[in-house]
Amino acid sequence: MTRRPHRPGYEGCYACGADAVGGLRVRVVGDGPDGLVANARLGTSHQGAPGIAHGGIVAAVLDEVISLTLWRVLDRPCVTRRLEVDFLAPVPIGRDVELRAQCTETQGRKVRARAEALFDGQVRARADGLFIEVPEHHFTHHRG
Ligand SMILES: CC(C)(COP(=O)(O)OP(=O)(O)OC[C@H]1O[C@@H](n2cnc3c(N)ncnc32)[C@H](O)[C@@H]1OP(=O)(O)O)[C@@H](O)C(=O)NCCC(=O)NCCSC(=O)Cc1ccccc1
Repeated sequence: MTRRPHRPGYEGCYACGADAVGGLRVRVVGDGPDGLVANARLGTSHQGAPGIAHGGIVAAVLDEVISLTLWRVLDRPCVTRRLEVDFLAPVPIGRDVELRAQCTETQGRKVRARAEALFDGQVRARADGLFIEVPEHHFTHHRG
């Protein structure tokens, strides 16, 4: 079967792929009618300060769990156009961080979604995203 490029399964993906050196290894652990639950365990190469994940990395895991959710809920190829992140408290490295995402609205090609990163039951960061549906060739015509 031909792999559809917007779907999870690209092992080179920095956020979810098994082959990405130093990657974030976001993995889905549960799903519901309109969202997903995932985990990530960040490491020393993801720090911004001792023991604390860099904010850009936190944004990346939130972006990824939304992307995985849109695949699961909509099965439409969508990419991130805008991502707004609130960093509420530090996200530690070396421990599992829980990620939750939901698709909140679809309007034509525009899809809105939100995600949270939780540790010790506390929301440490949250994101609101605008994603845009694209044709499948979006994922193939930029190959170097
Ligand atoms: C394709 C597109 C996203 C959109 O371009 P076009 O097709 O030319 O579309 P256009 O610019 O016309 O906008 C469409 C509609 O949206 C509206 N609107 C726009 N902005 C705003 C706003 N701020 N606020 C509100 N609305 C806004 C705009 O008015 C329009 O509305 P209308 O329809 O008139 O009512 C292009 O900008 C692009 O390629 N960006 C790079 C994407 C990229 O690389 N992302 C990162 C990698 S992906 C990733 O990491 C996750 C992932 C991983 C693995 C697998 C999958 C996912």
